[in-house]
Amino acid sequence: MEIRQPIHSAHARTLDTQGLREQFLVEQLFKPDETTLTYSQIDRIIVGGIMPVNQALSFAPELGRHTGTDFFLQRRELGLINIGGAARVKVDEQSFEIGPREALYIGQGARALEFRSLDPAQPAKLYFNSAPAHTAYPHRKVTLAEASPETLGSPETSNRRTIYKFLVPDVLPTCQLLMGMTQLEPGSLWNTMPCHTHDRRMEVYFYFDMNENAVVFHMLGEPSETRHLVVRNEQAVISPSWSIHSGVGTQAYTFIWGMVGENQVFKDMDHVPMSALR
Ligand SMILES: O=C(O)C(=O)C[C@H](O)C(=O)CO
Ligand SMILES: [Zn+2]
Repeated sequence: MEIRQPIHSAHARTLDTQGLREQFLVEQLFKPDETTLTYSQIDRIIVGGIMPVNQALSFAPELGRHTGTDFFLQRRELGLINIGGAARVKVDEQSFEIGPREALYIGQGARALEFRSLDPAQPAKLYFNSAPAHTAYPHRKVTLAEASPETLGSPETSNRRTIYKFLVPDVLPTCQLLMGMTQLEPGSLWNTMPCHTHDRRMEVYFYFDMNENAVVFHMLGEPSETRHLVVRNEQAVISPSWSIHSGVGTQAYTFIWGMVGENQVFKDMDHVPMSALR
């Protein structure tokens, strides 16, 4: 498991391209028949990918070394969204079939986890976020139809997109984790512009649905000190509370956002006037 320390905005301002990438970019989430994990000390979110192909995967008991617990979810909750082929996920004695673009919430205390692909020719790709949790809410699958969609933006401003909110209080209870997926319409390139910060929550964006030559220029930094990262397919960006998080692609793309922190109010954002951007 890779550990990332928190970063102060004054330090981030001084970084060059490589330094910014080392702090904020998670370059490889999916490896066949492996589980990847990146532990950010910002609100202690863990970001990762599970890609079972020819074998079932689970969380190794050694992970307890990093969490200081007997098993991975002893004091954590986990949300995943499947961006690959159909998966079977066993959570203790319960079993869930998670199709493409479906989500699963796994509550605190789940011990035995098993992830497998239904068809190795179309492997599942389970992108997940995990956060510290204080109580055990029920495990639950959430379909795209249940994910309270909200369409916003316009073709004129090149930001027409639909936000699917999978793990939010209107859909199900979680301790702190919020997760959803934003899909841009063909021809739209911008997400989250006008942009915002949220001093009370951190956020991670995971970009996908991109071909190998496509990139997203992801904007980060304080509104008055913006920087960018060149992000490719299936890469994630960690966004501290003080940072904007917005992107423009060379073509349409989809991304999964996950947030943890002080509250679960999706609209609790500090909106940045366009005139304040530098
Ligand atoms: O396209 C968007 O706008 C988003 O998806 C915004 C994210 O959901 C977000 O940043 C929530 O705080
Ligand atoms: Zn945000």
